[in-house]
Amino acid sequence: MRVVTGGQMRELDRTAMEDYGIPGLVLMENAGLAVVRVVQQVLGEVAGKRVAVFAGKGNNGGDGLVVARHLFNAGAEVKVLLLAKPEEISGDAAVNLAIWQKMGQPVYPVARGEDLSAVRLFLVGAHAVVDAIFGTGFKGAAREPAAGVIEAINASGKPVVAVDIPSGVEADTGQVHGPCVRATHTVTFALPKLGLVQEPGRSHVGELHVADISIPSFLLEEGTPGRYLITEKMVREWLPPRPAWAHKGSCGRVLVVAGSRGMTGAACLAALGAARAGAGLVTLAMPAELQDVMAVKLTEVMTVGLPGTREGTLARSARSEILALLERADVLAIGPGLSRHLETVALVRELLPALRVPCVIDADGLNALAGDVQLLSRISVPAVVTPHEVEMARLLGRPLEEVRSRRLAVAEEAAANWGVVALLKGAATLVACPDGSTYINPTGNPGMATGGSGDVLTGVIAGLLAQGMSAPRAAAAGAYLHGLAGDMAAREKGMRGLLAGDILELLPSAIAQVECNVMIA
Ligand SMILES: NC(=O)C1=CN([C@@H]2O[C@H](COP(=O)(O)OP(=O)(O)OC[C@H]3O[C@@H](n4cnc5c(N)ncnc54)[C@H](O)[C@@H]3O)[C@@H](O)[C@H]2O)[C@@H](O)CC1
Ligand SMILES: [K+]
Repeated sequence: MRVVTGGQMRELDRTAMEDYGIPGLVLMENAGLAVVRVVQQVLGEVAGKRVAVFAGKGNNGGDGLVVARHLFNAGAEVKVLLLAKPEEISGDAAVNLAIWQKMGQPVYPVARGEDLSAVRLFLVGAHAVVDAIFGTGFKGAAREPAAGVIEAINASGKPVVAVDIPSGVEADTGQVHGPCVRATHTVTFALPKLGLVQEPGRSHVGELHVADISIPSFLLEEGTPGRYLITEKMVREWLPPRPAWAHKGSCGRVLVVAGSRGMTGAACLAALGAARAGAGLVTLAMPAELQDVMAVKLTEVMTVGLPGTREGTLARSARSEILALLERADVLAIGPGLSRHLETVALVRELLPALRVPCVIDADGLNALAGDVQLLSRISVPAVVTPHEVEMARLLGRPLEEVRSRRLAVAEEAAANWGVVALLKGAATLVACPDGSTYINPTGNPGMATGGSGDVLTGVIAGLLAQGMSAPRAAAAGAYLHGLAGDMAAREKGMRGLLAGDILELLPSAIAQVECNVMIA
């Protein structure tokens, strides 16, 4: 599903109105009605229920006045609290304010510096709150009186249905610079806004509903390459069918180059991630001294010992053997647990430009490139890099804070500059592609912030690549399935004690859920 900025949404609204003649009031009416449906879901029968509608001075407030009217007509007891003087309201919002007033209904203006005890009293008696204070026109931090009102709404503990976007979230970035409504439900119009699917905005959204407001559907699909929220349906369509005649050789062969003394687990998890994602054959290549241990740990994965350093890491001289092994592989996954040994760094740097199969580069594979990241643009095959924020900052030689606060821009620049798929891990993992498309992952939970979780992801992406998926789709589907498996694991075991091995265990169930268990083409 496409995700847009506030500016792109305004442009879509404008096109619907000017080029297709759909009146703004119709869009606003549809928006309000969509919110009413969710309020009805929350409250059940609305007749006799008390609803507090907080309306700002822009069109978001106009939507709120539509909501108020329909809830009133359905028998609810509605209080409209206006965070502006009535004469400040203009355009379609003013039309809806006038209708409300002609219906004999009062508005309660809330002015700056006003004692908010009356507002708190309304909230105590309310069954639900509608937040129509700010929408896509909001920037920065909420000023008074909105700031105090937002805090009062959050303190009320009542169900809050946010109109378009929780007030206080910036639509384009998801940044929250001051008080911000914590909604239980958000009804966004036509398409999700970027701020709703990125942190910290995402944590304020509650259950997200995307509502049709009668903008012509084909306008919503345009604009490729664009930004997309990864959905289960997308992943289902992307996963290659497994025909009845499939055999292990036809399902893709992955070579995982990983591990060093003391870091055998990372290598195992990556190899098993590839196997669990459905690769037909997985081979793990590591320093020879580790092979016996690995062979005991791994049953379904083949192991190969390579020349090692005295410190138990891969030696530079392993290059030719790895290239020979790659003659019989469809994909390379490199990096987990390799260490930052200088010889191993040299091996990675010399290997990458020689690759002839698609690759996934993670962890120490990426650390090896710090200081020489342009090496990535010399890779002539499709490549996926999977840094977390610290690794991304190291690769770019930029402050971590910058990566954190500009995740989307950083990932998109990296993909464009390096010509690889840049998957930036973290809450709402981003998959930025060299063609300018970006996929945003909705699955996953904080329990997955545990050692080895990223190694599993590397393996999953490699496993999907090996089955013939393109690099962008393998990375996006990999992030989605990995997160879904993590969500399933968290449901079983809770978040705190979740281990990477639990994600591995639930990957088959996650894939089966997405495929609706339809495995045979
Ligand atoms: N035709 C359209 O454009 C449609 C717009 N719709 C609604 O309209 C909304 C966008 O409307 P607007 O562009 O009027 O914007 P908003 O309704 O988001 O209002 C922004 C108002 O808040 C003020 N503001 C911005 N930052 C502030 C801050 N930090 N502190 C205090 N005040 C601040 C602005 O000066 C402006 O008056 C959408 O989110 C959606 O809810 C829908 O009705 C559908 C149709
Ligand atoms: K809002």
